[in-house]
Amino acid sequence: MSEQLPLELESAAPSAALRDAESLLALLDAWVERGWLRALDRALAGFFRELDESCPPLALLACALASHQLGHGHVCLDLAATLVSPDFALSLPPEGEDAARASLLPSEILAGVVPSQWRTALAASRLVAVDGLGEAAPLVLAGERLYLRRYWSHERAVAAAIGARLRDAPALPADLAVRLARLFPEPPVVDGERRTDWQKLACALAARGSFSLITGGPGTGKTTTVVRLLALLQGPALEAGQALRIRLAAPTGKAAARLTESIGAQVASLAVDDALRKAIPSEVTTLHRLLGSLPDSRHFRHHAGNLLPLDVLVIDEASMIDLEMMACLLDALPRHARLILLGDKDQLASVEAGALLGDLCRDAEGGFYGAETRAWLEAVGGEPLADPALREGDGERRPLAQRTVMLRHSRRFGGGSGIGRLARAVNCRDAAQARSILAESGRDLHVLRLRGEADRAFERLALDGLPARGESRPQGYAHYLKLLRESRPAADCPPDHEDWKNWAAAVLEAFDEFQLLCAVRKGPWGVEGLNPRIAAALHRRSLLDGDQGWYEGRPVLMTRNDYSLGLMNGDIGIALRLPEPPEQPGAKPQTVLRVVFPRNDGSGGLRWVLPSRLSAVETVFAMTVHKSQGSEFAHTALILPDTLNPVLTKELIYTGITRARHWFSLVESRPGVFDEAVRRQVERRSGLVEALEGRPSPPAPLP
Ligand SMILES: Nc1ncnc2c1ncn2[C@@H]1O[C@H](COP(=O)(O)OP(=O)(O)OP(=O)(O)O)[C@@H](O)[C@H]1O
Repeated sequence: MSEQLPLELESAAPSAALRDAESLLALLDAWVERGWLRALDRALAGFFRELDESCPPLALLACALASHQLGHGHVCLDLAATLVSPDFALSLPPEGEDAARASLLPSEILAGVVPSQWRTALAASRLVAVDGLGEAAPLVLAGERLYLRRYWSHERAVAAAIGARLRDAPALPADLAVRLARLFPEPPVVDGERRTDWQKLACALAARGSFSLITGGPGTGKTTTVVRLLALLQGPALEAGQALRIRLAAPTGKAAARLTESIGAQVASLAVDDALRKAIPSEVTTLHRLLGSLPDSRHFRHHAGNLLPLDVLVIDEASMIDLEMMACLLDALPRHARLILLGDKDQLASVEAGALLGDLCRDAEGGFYGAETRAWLEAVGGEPLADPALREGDGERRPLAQRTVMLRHSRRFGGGSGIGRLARAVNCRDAAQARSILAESGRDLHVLRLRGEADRAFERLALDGLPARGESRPQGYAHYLKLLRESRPAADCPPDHEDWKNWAAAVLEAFDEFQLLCAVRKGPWGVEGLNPRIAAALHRRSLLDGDQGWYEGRPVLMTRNDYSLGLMNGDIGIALRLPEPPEQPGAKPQTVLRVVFPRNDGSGGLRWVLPSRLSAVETVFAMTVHKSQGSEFAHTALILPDTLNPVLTKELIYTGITRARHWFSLVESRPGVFDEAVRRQVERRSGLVEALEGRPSPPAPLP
């Protein structure tokens, strides 16, 4: 990697901050003060200095940066990638700060440092285990990746558990091809052309092993596939009198609720006999509930010593699973159980460290099936694999690819859908194509270019949505607030009357008609600036009684799990004024503000919570794209900031666009930011695939 750095940099004098440990710690203090590093990252370097007084400054810096990277979702610090482009790799300066005016940038501090020098400095400290040797060392250097030991151990454990499952070959029914043909009677036809039935092949591959991956964009039929897969697995088990214990899970409550609904509908319409239909569950739980969260602990009730009682586990929205959660899950999974991960590999990864699905699906696009896999798929599928996207693979070298299927045809966003075409162009980083699709501004796309911060067109979009298109209308926030007022039950309606529940459920449903998504938190175009702005605009329009503190109609997002209230991080509730039973008979009825949340357990029920009991909530007129994962809204507006910053990547834009069910609006505060963001790709650094398949990670991404 040192060849990539210009020679004059290699011989440059080291930055003054790297001269000794004191100077380095002073630099870290300065970074903490500016909000560039967390106090935790600095404290770790200070602690390591105490443990090893001779620890070289470059090693202390690496330690603080490895911790900093965890906060940005990377399980390790990749030395080589960091040296190629330090500020981009470390996402510094953070959003909202102008890089041009910043000083003491990582690129300045690390100028002249080469990977071999950094590795040597790390290897010189007894706090670093090189390639895992040295059990007690708190840091592990594996090739050019530096880990805090816990994350290295998680990565190893996940690779070992998946690796073992990839070698499994469970018994298959002799008539597998017939059963598959029964479940998939019609081959897909797109634009009059017959296509490979990837849903059928996904079922076949998933049945063939005890670990499988099914990836695909929105509406490509993942849920449909999994329901038929469960029928394929459960059918022979029932016939043998040994029904499988099947569990379905998703990372968030909202995703679990959405899936419970769509799986329920799919199971109901499945063309199988009643006994089999009844043996396929449709309730989707959250991963935390499945594993049994323990309050105030990162541990779970289920683990290697208390395994999950199940035979098949399906996890949807798997792009949101982080490394630690996956390690816990695999630890608690009985060895015989099948694990099927479903999700969209192109979406943003979890906020926590690790990008499991993206890492594991690295080969999904090209297929890379070995000759044996291909021949088997053709035999059970009953037709040759003719998809031009497929590339030749070697089953021995790419075992993961032999268990991965990518669903390629979106039934929701067909060829004519602007949202679908825009999402595909963004996914390919084709900014020019994306721009021309937006310019066509079809029925489902809209672009709003703002003229400065005060442009009222923004409020009009956020409050009123867009003019009606055909029979329906892309709404804004005025819609749910009008419904709140207009369909409120009469004041004398008894507090325990069903009408209150129905009204609250309708308000929650109407709120889902529109969501404003932001790329960033800070600044005028981030959630922190836009939430008060929208609340004030709604207040001015008399749609809200207030815009400070708690007021009726305030939508809030849970920012932490609260097990005592049964609410999970990401749940959305709305404050409503409700009647209270009078304290004494005949007394005047009182009203009280309560926050109503959907139960998110598939029951359609509601939870009512007093605002005073909610300690970790924020207003959610504007929501970050990260938080929106697993949710969909009829009309979604994505607003981009006026300066480029490290979070603006094609993954973020793609995730924002694909939250829209029917209409997508792009709000641009400055031209060009969208196009630049589409060209940039985030790649999380990890050694998972290398640990699994002995293949090196792809080259470091360039900004
Ligand atoms: N093989 C099929 N034949 C007919 N219709 C199908 C088939 N597969 C999927 N569909 C329909 O296409 C739509 C999208 O399918 P599905 O919900 O399974 O996709 P998904 O990938 O799970 O979507 P999401 O992105 O919302 O999770 C549904 O209306 C479903 O009924």
